[in-house]
Amino acid sequence: MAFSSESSNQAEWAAKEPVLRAVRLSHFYGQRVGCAGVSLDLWPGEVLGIVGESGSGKSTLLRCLSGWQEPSQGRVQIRREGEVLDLYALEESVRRRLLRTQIGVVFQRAEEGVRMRVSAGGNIGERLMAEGMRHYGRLRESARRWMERVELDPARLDDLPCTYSGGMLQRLQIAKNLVTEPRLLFLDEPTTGLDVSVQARLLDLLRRLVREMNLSVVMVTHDLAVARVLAHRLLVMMGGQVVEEGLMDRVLDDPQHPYTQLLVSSRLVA
Ligand SMILES: Nc1ncnc2c1ncn2[C@@H]1O[C@H](COP(=O)(O)OP(=O)(O)OP(=O)(O)O)[C@@H](O)[C@H]1O
Repeated sequence: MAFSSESSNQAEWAAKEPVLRAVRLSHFYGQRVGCAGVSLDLWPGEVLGIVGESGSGKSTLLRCLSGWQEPSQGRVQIRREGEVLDLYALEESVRRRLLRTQIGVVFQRAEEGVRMRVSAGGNIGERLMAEGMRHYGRLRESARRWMERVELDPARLDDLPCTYSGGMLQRLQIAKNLVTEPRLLFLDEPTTGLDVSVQARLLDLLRRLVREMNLSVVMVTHDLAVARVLAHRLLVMMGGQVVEEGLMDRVLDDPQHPYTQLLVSSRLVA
């Protein structure tokens, strides 16, 4: 299967300007394959869904793409203000700063993304402080505004996240990541384990924020129905590799790979 990025050169990219590009990305855990030879482009305002069964390499790929896991091979480039940055060639301190301000990651397990012993407002304010904001009143005001934006009660600004429900924690993670207005957001199974109605409302919120903020998003999920709500384009993974890629409607209407066919037919039966 031909993925656009391999054949593209730098000049072509400059003309089209994807926000994120991965080139032949592989990660190995000893002998075990996490992901292998994945190349992709992510375009401004696009939501790219990554689906596949458990162990197919979705989370490994997302961690490599988002700067959290240095890949064994390949490279990840992001575009920022007309400049192309090679994520893993950056100085560690620069990359960390980028992760704290311009790249958002929402994890399935909120404990990975939220500091449970810091108030909700403190969690939201952290990234603003990383950007240099020091004024207590302004930090609080921004946190309050973002609580409202993700439909959390601002009266709970000073509460510890451990008093929040699962759905509220995901909203808090979203606010915490988006407060610095990044262009790139990574979602790792953001609604898994939540009640169906909570899941639906969270997906609605994400869809609205993606549109309002023109976010470019990579979302990993094992659930095709979840991907369908948000994603414009789909990558299907199996055994660490991308086995199919295409626009959401095309993949659903005309799946090519046997695994995708199984995935689509089981979704229709469910
Ligand atoms: N920290 C790790 N150490 C060793 N092997 C790992 C580690 N993390 C993942 N793997 C292995 O890498 C492969 C891909 O795992 P990964 O978690 O990326 O898949 P996944 O599609 O996200 O699965 P799931 O949906 O269950 O999270 C699997 O074989 C897994 O066992």
